[in-house]
Amino acid sequence: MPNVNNPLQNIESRLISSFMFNSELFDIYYLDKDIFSIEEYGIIFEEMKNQYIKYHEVDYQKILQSFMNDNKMLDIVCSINDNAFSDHNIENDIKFINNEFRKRKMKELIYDSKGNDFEEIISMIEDIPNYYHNTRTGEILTEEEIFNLVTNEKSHLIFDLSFMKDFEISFNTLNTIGARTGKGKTAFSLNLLLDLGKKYRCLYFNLENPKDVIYQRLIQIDSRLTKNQIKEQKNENKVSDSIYRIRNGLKIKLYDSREASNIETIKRIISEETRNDFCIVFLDNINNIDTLRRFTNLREKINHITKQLLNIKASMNCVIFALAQLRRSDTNSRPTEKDLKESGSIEEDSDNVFLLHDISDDKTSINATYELITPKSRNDINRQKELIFRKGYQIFEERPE
Ligand SMILES: Nc1ncnc2c1ncn2[C@@H]1O[C@H](COP(=O)(O)OP(=O)(O)OP(=O)(O)O)[C@@H](O)[C@H]1O
Repeated sequence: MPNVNNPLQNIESRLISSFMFNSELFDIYYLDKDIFSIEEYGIIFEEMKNQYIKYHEVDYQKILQSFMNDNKMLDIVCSINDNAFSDHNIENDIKFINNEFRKRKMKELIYDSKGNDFEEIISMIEDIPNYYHNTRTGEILTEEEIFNLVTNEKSHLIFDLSFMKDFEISFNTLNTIGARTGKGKTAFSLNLLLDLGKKYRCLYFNLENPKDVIYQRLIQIDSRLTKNQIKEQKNENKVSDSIYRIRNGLKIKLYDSREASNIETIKRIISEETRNDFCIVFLDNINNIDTLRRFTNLREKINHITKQLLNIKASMNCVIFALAQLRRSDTNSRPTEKDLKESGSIEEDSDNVFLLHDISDDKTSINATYELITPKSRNDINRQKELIFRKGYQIFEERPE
């Protein structure tokens, strides 16, 4: 017998009663019986669905009759009836139940797949079906999405990250993020990805690391756990919550060099992905992108790639963040956009340039102080910001005053 004190079972019960007494809901929502945590609820829901398909209505008496020979089921049907007049938001209930279903499935997968590698688990998680959709609208829009549609608030990116809030990054712009080797370009862009991916569809091309390494770093940032802490059994719940948030709360697609290694393939993918929807594109990093055409030196190759990026930003519905290596230097001098010269014309052609400078330059420090320098910005915002790079967690934060 379901437990009325269990919040999930309570919500499941009231959802079934909503469908029982407003059977036209079957026209609006497609739900599978598997979504319910209690098998008997799934059986009752399936019976109601079959009745609706047959008679175009659900008759409570007929449902009772169909379980006449099973006292346990009859009791459960009666307990559902008790819930009929509670006041609630059906869409929120469905979303909640669906999320709980996916969480359960994910935990089962993680539990069953001990010993499998990370990427395999991620791809199995991707395959968990979404057993719910709104058949009228295709999906449920968030309040924010509806607001954006109505107000057409689309001219520049909206960040939640406090250190990015002042920058106006307009749509159809090319933005460069530069730093010296190993100074955190990838980490910084993953912080942006986790933030922007909540609102916008993001395509993340990484030419250096396989996808599982990138997923691991995203989980570190989201869960605030180090690489080693992630492996500890006591953190299993935190890790699976993070995986869940990343898989379900973010609209991101990752590509590694197996799927896209040259600019021509990258361009084709962006063209397909932006056909119906705006996308933010991260290229990590342009020094490693190949070209089908052969060039005699790196500078010419990067100039060619930059021209392709200008073509993409002008003709496709997107914002581009291109990561670029700064000139190697023995000193840790404060970088300027001139240090991007080795990356060809990217600095000239970018609308905004962000440079990361490790002020502390202490290789042993786990929390380094950084300066975020913007030598070039289209909206003439030339603000230096001090950041803290918490390397163990791969997190960038604004440095408190
Ligand atoms: N999973 C991780 N956990 C903790 N530290 C990491 C992790 N991955 C990389 N690092 C460290 O974080 C720092 C920043 O690395 P990151 O890859 O972001 O720099 P980058 O500028 O993108 O490097 P590159 O020039 O090689 O592309 C480096 O010191 C690196 O060794």
